[in-house]
Amino acid sequence: MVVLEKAPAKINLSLDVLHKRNDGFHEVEMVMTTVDLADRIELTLLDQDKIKVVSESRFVPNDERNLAYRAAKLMKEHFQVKQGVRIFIEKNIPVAAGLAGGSSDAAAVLRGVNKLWGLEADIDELAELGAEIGSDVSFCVYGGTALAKGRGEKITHLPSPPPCWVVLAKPAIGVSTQTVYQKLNIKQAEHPDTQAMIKALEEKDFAGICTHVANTLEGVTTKLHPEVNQIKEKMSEAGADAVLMSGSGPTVFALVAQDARVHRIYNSLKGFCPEVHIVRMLGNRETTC
Ligand SMILES: C[C@@](CO)(OP(=O)(O)O)[C@H](O)COP(=O)(O)OP(=O)(O)OC[C@H]1O[C@@H](n2ccc(N)nc2=O)[C@H](O)[C@@H]1O
Ligand SMILES: Nc1ncnc2c1ncn2[C@@H]1O[C@H](COP(=O)(O)OP(=O)(O)O)[C@@H](O)[C@H]1O
Repeated sequence: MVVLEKAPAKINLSLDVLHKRNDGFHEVEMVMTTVDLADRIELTLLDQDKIKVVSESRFVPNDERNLAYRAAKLMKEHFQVKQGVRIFIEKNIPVAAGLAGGSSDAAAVLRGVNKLWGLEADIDELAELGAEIGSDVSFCVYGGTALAKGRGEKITHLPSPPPCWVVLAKPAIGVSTQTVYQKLNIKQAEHPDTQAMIKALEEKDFAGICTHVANTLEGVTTKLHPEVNQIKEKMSEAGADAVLMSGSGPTVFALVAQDARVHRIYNSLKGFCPEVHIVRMLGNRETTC
């Protein structure tokens, strides 16, 4: 038996960091949405009691360090499953990019082995389990558009943004999420108006969404990697309606309403940036799972 799952990337339309907690994590408020750049996960039933990860990407580990492996192991232990699984990952999402590629792979494995092993856990239970793997996994289990609170695992679903183009550009650098959080000075950083972003989504107000994109972590990463600001400037000059770094970076996204401008933005970055993608917002949960 084979189960196929799509694992889409996310972007953070807004990301606020409220305070550092006693457990070392930070309390956040993030408005997140999925885009149609996705890894493809193929799960094959194994009779032997083992988990095997296969990927042609040289950027992801193929052992227990892989978040997809950890998702299968968690499900196996939680539901005392005796069968195994072969996990093939077709990696299309840039790695360590602020796009939650690893978290989305893990979420796809949670959904997929639930079907493969006939476990019948509901989606909320999968999202709760996902939080044990990483802060972004619960959101990725659902996909769509949501407000994520706590350390990222408390999910409230939101209306999808109006359809638009998203240009993603990742410079040739990797960013450690842990380092970015460690270097953050919460008092001095920029803080988004999360409620205004939610209102703009509820009113399907594209201009309002563009006005309120903001990311508290952006200043930390741009200080470490000035390329991020250069990409933002290029996107703005080429006519983007809004530009922001996603998550802890270094990927920058542009929101663009007009078809004619999308290729202008793409062309302004191609050659400057090794990875540039033109994608659409997915927005709705039904289209991601
Ligand atoms: C910044 C965000 C925004 O969506 O995404 P990415 O840039 O990674 O995509 C997330 O908060 C990242 O989520 P995720 O990548 O799952 O983080 P985790 O593995 O749980 O944590 C990695 C490290 O980041 C720090 N961390 C993470 C989440 C949080 N709320 N507070 C933190 O301080 C901790 O130091 C932790 O050890
Ligand atoms: N399936 C996976 N896909 C991508 N990265 C993975 C995966 N499993 C583990 N990792 C590790 O997780 C780290 C973060 O990867 P990723 O989820 O792509 O980035 P981000 O957290 O910035 O969105 C990388 O250093 C990578 O080695």
